Amino acid sequence: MTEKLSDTGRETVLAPLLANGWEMTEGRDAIKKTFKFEDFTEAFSWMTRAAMWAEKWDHHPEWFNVYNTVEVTLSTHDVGGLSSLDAKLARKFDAL
Ligand SMILES: C[C@H](O)[C@H](O)[C@H]1CNC2=NC(N)=NC(=O)C2=N1
Repeated sequence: MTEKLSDTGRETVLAPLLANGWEMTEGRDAIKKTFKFEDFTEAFSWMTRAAMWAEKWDHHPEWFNVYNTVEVTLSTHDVGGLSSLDAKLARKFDAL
């Protein structure tokens, strides 16, 4: 069962992500990051790989793409805020 991240969970799990370009979203319990690529093909290829992981883990990003830029927001809709699944997906997105 997915749960909202606790205060200690936030410190341990979110800190490395916040040090790696992720930011807290204003007015909402979510994290966001803008990924930049060489061109649209690179951006969309990354999105395709990211989508496969999202589907595999049944945890999906909110994202917006224009040309070589992908703005990603992660939050767990089922719990109305951040859970460990968001951190897991964020780490995967950074690694892809
Ligand atoms: C029914 C299905 O498992 C749920 O709706 C999943 C799908 N993907 C999801 N993605 C995200 N980001 N949050 C969720 O709560 C969520 N729930």
